[in-house]
Formats: sequence, structure tokens, C-alpha cells
Amino acid sequence: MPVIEVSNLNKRYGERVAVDDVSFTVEEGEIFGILGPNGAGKTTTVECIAGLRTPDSGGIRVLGLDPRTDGAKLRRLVGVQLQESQLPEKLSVAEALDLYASFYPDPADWRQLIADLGLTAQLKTRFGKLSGGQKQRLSIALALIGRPRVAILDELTTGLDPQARRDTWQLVEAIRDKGVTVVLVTHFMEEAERLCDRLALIDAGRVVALDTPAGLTAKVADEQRIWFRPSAPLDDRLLGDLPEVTSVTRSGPRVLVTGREDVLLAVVTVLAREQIRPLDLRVEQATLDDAFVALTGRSIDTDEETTV
Ligand SMILES: Nc1ncnc2c1ncn2[C@@H]1O[C@H](COP(=O)(O)OP(=O)(O)OP(=O)(O)O)[C@@H](O)[C@H]1O
Repeated sequence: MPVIEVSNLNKRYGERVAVDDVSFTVEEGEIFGILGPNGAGKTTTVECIAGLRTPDSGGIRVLGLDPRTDGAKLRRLVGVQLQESQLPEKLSVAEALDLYASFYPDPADWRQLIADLGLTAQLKTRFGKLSGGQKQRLSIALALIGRPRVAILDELTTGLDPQARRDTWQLVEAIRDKGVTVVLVTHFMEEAERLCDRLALIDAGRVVALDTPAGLTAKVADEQRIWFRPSAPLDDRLLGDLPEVTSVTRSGPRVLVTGREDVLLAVVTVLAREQIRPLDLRVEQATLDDAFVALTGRSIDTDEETTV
């Protein structure tokens, strides 16, 4: 049985349609991504799932409960880390954890949680003095303190530097490995590609595609592009004759081979047989952004640094 079922969800703010007939299910133990550009309706969707906003219409079930009527029960089962969660500047890390633990009948051992999150040295530090990464880690600890079965993480790594972002990705995987189902809201393609088992691409309030990251990219382009510089003279026909290869072209000293599925293995096998090394080898595949462009005509890309 799915852990989360969303069917035909709609939400407007006045005239503005934020969520437009959104449906998806999230299975137990997966990391489910909601990926789309700013303003696509991602936060509104997860706020409805968490019972923090009331949809105009549509059905939501989380662990069999309806967030509209079973809000209190649900809050014990779902941990939510929302965008830019703010705490009073003067509250220390330990005080925040004590406070949140007091909301739950059987809270997790927060000392263990923050040891796992690498925050033990900051126990006495006030919230206002924490770095961006430390604030994010604290917000994850607060989302997990009630031993949730589902964790909703919204724009977890926005504003973090590449190293902190990578560390946070490991944390998310560790949360999933403990059996928690994770809903991850993001506008970073690399993040979605790396972490999510399945994801919904969302644009202007609508789900435009729903699949695994590999499934989404395969839909738009099943062609691979292989660039390399041969270490010795190469007869292009040796590659062009391979059934996996669709084209071989030259760009100065570099060779570009395009093809489907097993083209890399086929090319490398021929080169090995000819005792030619592929120098500066690069394999290009379609990205989630290519998929998004193909589906919506525009890019997810934001002005924020996404290189990791
Ligand atoms: N409280 C609100 N009142 C009015 N409009 C809102 C409100 N919250 C969100 N919106 C609008 O609804 C749309 C969807 O917003 P939402 O925050 O759900 O998108 P998002 O995909 O999470 O984007 P972001 O990553 O920028 O938060 C946007 O056009 C936004 O401006």
C-alpha cells in the first residue's frame, strides 16, 4: 500500500492557481522527489500533505490518514522540515531539541540524532550563531525527533555550499536507510538525480511527468554521446560499422560517436582490440533538465549555483 496518495489535488491563492490537479503516490521506503522551478507549487503540495494547508479539492491519504481530519495523529507520524525554518535567535541547539522532544510522547534520543548529524559541538550555540549548514542539520534533527515514518524535506540544500550539500545528501540516504519514507522537494537537478528513487516533475502547478530519474531522461533522449581523442590513428569506419553506433564525426583531434544503449562498451571494445586508448573520454547523457525542457519548453535552471 502506498504511504502517501495524492489524487486530483487543487489549491488556489485568490486568482492564482498554485496546484492544478496533482496526483501521485509515494511507496514505503522510497525517496520521492518533487522537482520543479521556483513557484511551481511544490511547497503548497507538501504543505497540504503535511496538513499545514487545506486544499480546495482533491484527496490526500498519508499512512491511511486524512490530513484534514486526522491532523493530530498525522503530526506524530510525519516529520516536516520546511523551507528556511526559523527559530528564535537566542534559543540554543539543546533548548530547541528539548522543546521539540516535549511535543512527542516517545521522542527519539536527540543526543544520538545530533551525534549522527555532527552537531554535538554546537549544543550550546544559539540558533542565530549557527552557519547555514548547521541550521539545516538542526532542522533535519527537529523533523526526525518524533521518530516519523515519513519525512518531508523542503529545499533542504538551498543556500548550502557544495560540500555541505553533499554531506546533506548522505544524511538523507541515512534517513531512508533507517526505513523512513522521504519526500524531497527540490529545484536542483543533481540532487533529484542523485537521491530520488522516483520523482514528479512539476511546472505551473501541474505534474508534467512521473518516473525514475533514468526513466525521465530516457524518455527524451536514449542517445549517448561519446567524445574522445584517440591515442593512435583510428579508422572511423571501424566504429561506424558497429550496430550500436549511429554516427561518427570529427572535431579537430576529437572523435564524437553517438549511439544507443551499449554504444560505450562497443566502442571501447573496438579501441582495446586496436590498442588505441580513448584520451579525455567523456560520455554525455540527457539530464533531467533536458527532460524538463522537452516537456515544458523551458529550463528548471535557477540563478543559484548548482555545480557540485
Ligand atoms: N500564501 C500565499 N499567498 C499567495 N500566493 C502564494 C502563497 N504561497 C505561494 N503562493 C504562490 O503560489 C505559487 C506556488 O508557490 P509554492 O511556494 O507552492 O511553489 P514552489 O514550487 O514551492 O516554489 P518555491 O521553491 O519558490 O517556494 C507561486 O506562484 C506562489 O507565488
